[in-house]
Parts: sequence; structure tokens; C-alpha cells
Amino acid sequence: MLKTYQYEQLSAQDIDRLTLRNTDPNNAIQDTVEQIIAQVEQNGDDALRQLALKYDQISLDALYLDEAEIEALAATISRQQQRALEIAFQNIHKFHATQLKKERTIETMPGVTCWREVRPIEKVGLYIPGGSAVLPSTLLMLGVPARIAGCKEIVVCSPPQKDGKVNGFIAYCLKLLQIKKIYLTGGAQAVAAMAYGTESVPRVDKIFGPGNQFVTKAKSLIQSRTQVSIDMPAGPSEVLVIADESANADYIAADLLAQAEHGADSQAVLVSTSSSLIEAVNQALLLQLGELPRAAIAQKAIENSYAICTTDITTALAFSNKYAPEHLIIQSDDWKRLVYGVQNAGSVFLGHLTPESVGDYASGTNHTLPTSGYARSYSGVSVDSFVKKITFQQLSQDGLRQIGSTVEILAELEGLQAHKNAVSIRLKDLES
Ligand SMILES: NC(=O)c1ccc[n+]([C@@H]2O[C@H](COP(=O)([O-])OP(=O)(O)OC[C@H]3O[C@@H](n4cnc5c(N)ncnc54)[C@H](O)[C@@H]3O)[C@@H](O)[C@H]2O)c1
Ligand SMILES: N[C@H](CO)Cc1c[nH]c[nH+]1
Ligand SMILES: [Zn+2]
Repeated sequence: MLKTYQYEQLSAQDIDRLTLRNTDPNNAIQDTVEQIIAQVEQNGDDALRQLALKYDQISLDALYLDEAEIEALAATISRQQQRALEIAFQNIHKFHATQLKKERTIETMPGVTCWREVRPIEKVGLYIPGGSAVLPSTLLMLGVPARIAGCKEIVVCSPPQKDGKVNGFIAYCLKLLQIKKIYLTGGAQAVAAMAYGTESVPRVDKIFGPGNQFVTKAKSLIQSRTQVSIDMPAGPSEVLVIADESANADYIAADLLAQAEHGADSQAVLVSTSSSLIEAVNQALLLQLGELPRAAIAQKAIENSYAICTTDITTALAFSNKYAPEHLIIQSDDWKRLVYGVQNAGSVFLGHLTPESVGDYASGTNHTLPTSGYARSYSGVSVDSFVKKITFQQLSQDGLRQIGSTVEILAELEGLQAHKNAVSIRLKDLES
């Protein structure tokens, strides 16, 4: 099932090739997304309606659901389902609430006082995937930190269902988050709508959320040509499992399939010190795949995946750091020793009893995470993603005297006389 490589036989180029994913070599995705963005920029709501017909096979009149419609849909789910969403909401809230820490004010020199203050981003746009699977959990992952940050306007977009609505789970999450509207648009067009604004959809300052390759490409294009920023590239899901002889093959197969079932372009990689474990995982994959409703999707993703056999676990971790997975699972009795060596990963799952899906739903950590190697430089979504941190400084007379000559010298060595004057003019007044 999983194509298997021996690590020692891989060249540096092989490793580079194995760590590349979701490239768009012929610009096919980019070309489609460019057209969609242009259509929305020019034709607003009309374009959103046409694109809903084309890509979601739905003819829409109103492009949003209001509070009363959300309320009615939320009432259609069972109490048990409501309770599960509430527990997820609470755990995500508890974890994210710790992230807004007050920093110290510091005097860098006597009388030179510096500090930072946190301000929420005013208008944020949340994209909730709804193509191959509708993900209410993503609404909690984005909405909870947006609420904790204090964002004033939260715009939510998600692809419409065939009945022109959203499901009751999305509606219940909207209620938990006290969001009173949802816009019925998906894909690249939703990103363009939130970036440029349409008659119905408000323009926002920053766009958040995961999505397929069309959504991810739209976010990166929008960021490069408007003043609207994005959280990060959060594309097709991926997992890398590091496992040694102590690992359980059935658990590994289950974890690999949990990400594989997201989409055919997902990737599930196993790096193990044991070739017999890799064989056992392959057998378990076959058995478990047969039981899955989304077997066809998961099977394609597994075909797009691989296993690597290494001589030791340190080499396995070095490969993982190069790959920079969205999710890293370490199935080893020795996991504590390895934590320090994790350099690049979106979120990490430690030991034999920590399935990745707990982080997808309810442990409390955020599941909106960088993919395609971007975990080398980006963090997952957190409260920080929804705020700006503005620096402040204030000088007393003593402060100006202390720092003045340093700034004058530095301004002079850069040849910027006006910079120097701004200090000198004040120093002169102090002396007179
Ligand atoms: N990285 C993360 O944090 C994270 C989190 C959750 C989900 N995900 C990923 O998000 C993705 C969700 O993808 P999805 O497709 O299910 O939902 P989606 O909502 O991202 O995309 C669906 C939309 O894509 C558009 N679309 C579909 N085919 C198109 C085409 N040929 N041309 C142009 N537009 C087209 C349609 O408008 C449709 O509404 C999955 O790959 C999943 O793995 C990632
Ligand atoms: N695994 C996804 C992030 O890549 C998140 C998710 C939502 N629902 C289930 N899974
Ligand atoms: Zn998942």
C-alpha cells in the first residue's frame, strides 16, 4: 500500500522531492483562481451566484442566512450533538484564553520607556470548508480566538448545501459564538468576496481558514495584491507519523487514514525504524480502508503517500523536520526525549494514546495549521493571529539626554540629517 523507501538509499534530491507537496506546476489552479477573483471583483454578488451554480450546483437567491434561519437550523441537532460541540467550544476556549499575556513595560535607558499594547483586528473573515466534508469544528477553531481577541466584525463564509442552507452543526456553532449571519459562498470566490467586498459580503482586514487548493491559492493571491492579509497557507491536510518498535500498527493505520479521508490530495507519511512495523501498518491499512465510507478518497491519498524506513529514530526526526508536517505524531515509548528535537511541525501528538483527531476536535489546541512545508516558518492559528501588537515609547527629559547623542551619531552615519535634527532641536531646548 504505502510505497516504501530505505532512508540510506535516498539522495538529497530524492528527499527534496519527497518533501514537496501540492505544487501547481502548470499553473492550472492559479489560472482558474485568477479568473474567479476577477469575476468577483467585477461583478460582486452576481458572480457569487454564478459561481455557486457552477461549482456547488446550487441556484441562490439570498447569499446569506440571518439570525432567525440560523436559530431554526441550530434547533435541528440532538442535545447530545449540541453537548459535544459545547465541550469542544469550552476546551478550545480554555486553551486559547491563556494566550493573551500582558507584557512588561521596560526602561531601556533611564527615562526611555517602551511597551506594547494589543489591539484586535477589527474586521476578520473566517472561511469554513464545506466541499468534500462540512467542518463545523473549523468554525470553533477560528471563531473562539476571534472572540477572545475582541474582533468587532466577524464575517463567516461557507459553501452552501444543496438546499441553499448550512447544516445544523454549523448553525449551532454560530450560536455558541454569537455570530448572527453566515454567507453562502465557498472556494476562491468566498476569499475574493471577503477581500474586495460585494453588495452582500463585507470586506475584511484579514482572512482566516483552511481549504482546498483553490481556497489556499486565492488567499495567497489576495494577500499579494490587496491590503487584506491572511493567517497562513492552510491547505490539504497532512500527517507524518514517527514510530519505533514500541508502536501499535493498528493505531498508526487509523491515524494515517484519519488525514487521508480529508481529500485525495492529503498526504499521510510513516517514518519508522522498523520494517516489520511498516509491513504490519500496510496490512492494517487494507483492513481499515475496507470499513471506511470515504474509502475511495482515503485510498487515493494513501497512493499519494509513502513510508520511509530509517536505522534510528533521530534520523526519522531529522526527516520530519525537513518535511515540516502539519501534524506530527510520535508513537514511541521514548517520546519525551524527542520533544526537544522537534523543529518544524504545526501541532504534535505524543505517545501511543494521543490520536491526531483529538486535536482536530476537542483537546483545545487549534486545528488550523500550516501545510505543504510552511510549518518551517508559520505557526497555527491562535489568539495572536487575530490581534496586532502596537509598540509605544515615551521619553522624559532625562531619557532624551541619555539617548540623544546615540541617535544623532547613528543618523549622521546613515547620512540622514533630518533624523538627527529631530533630536538636536529638542536637546537644544532642554539646554537653554
Ligand atoms: N490545514 C488545515 O488547517 C486544514 C483544516 C481543515 C481542513 N483542511 C483541508 O481543507 C480542505 C477542504 O477542502 P474541500 O474541497 O472539502 O472544501 P473547500 O470548502 O475548501 O472547497 C470547496 C469549494 O471549492 C470550490 N471548488 C471545487 N472544485 C473546484 C474547481 N474545479 N474549480 C474551482 N473551484 C472549485 C467550490 O467553490 C467549493 O465550494 C481539505 O483539503 C482539508 O484537508 C485543512
Ligand atoms: N485535520 C484537519 C486539519 O488538517 C481538521 C479537521 C476538521 N475536522 C476534522 N479534521
Ligand atoms: Zn482531520
